[in-house]
Amino acid sequence: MRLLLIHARRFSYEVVKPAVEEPEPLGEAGGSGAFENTLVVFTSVEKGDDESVVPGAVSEILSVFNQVKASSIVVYPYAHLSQDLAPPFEAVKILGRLYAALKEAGVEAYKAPFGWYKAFTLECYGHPLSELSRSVRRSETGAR
Ligand SMILES: Nc1ncnc2c1ncn2[C@@H]1O[C@H](CO)[C@@H](NC(=O)[C@@H](N)CO)[C@H]1O
Repeated sequence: MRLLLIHARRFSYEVVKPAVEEPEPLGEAGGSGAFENTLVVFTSVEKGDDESVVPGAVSEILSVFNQVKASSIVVYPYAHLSQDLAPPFEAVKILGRLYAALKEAGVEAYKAPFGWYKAFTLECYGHPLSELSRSVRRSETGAR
């Protein structure tokens, strides 16, 4: 799993059109979102990733979230951080688990809809910790 973490003064997105056969239903967010002082986590799920990547990803994300003192997290499905992507049916499951685990950790978390081309506006704070990337590997034992 590849993560690009951007601490944003402002971040907003809006769906444009479906990018896969069965894009995630838009739900109550209605295909758009706008956030301030948020940690945007652009996330690519890679081939071979399983749910055992989730605890490591949560730990990395919360560490940055607490250091930059963001007020929320946006999990943003993003198919552009790896040449070795997991297929959509696997990726959407793991992204859902990541989002659920962040909410279970008690932080204000949101998720952009999976499987859509989206327009977004991003205003990065530009401080030393405002642009970070992480790579998380599944655990060999598959332990959660
Ligand atoms: N392995 C994967 N990891 C993360 N996201 C993935 C994925 N496979 C498919 N997606 C989702 O489907 C859209 C088209 O690839 C993706 N859309 C995007 O990446 C938009 N930023 C537009 O490019 C994404 O929502």
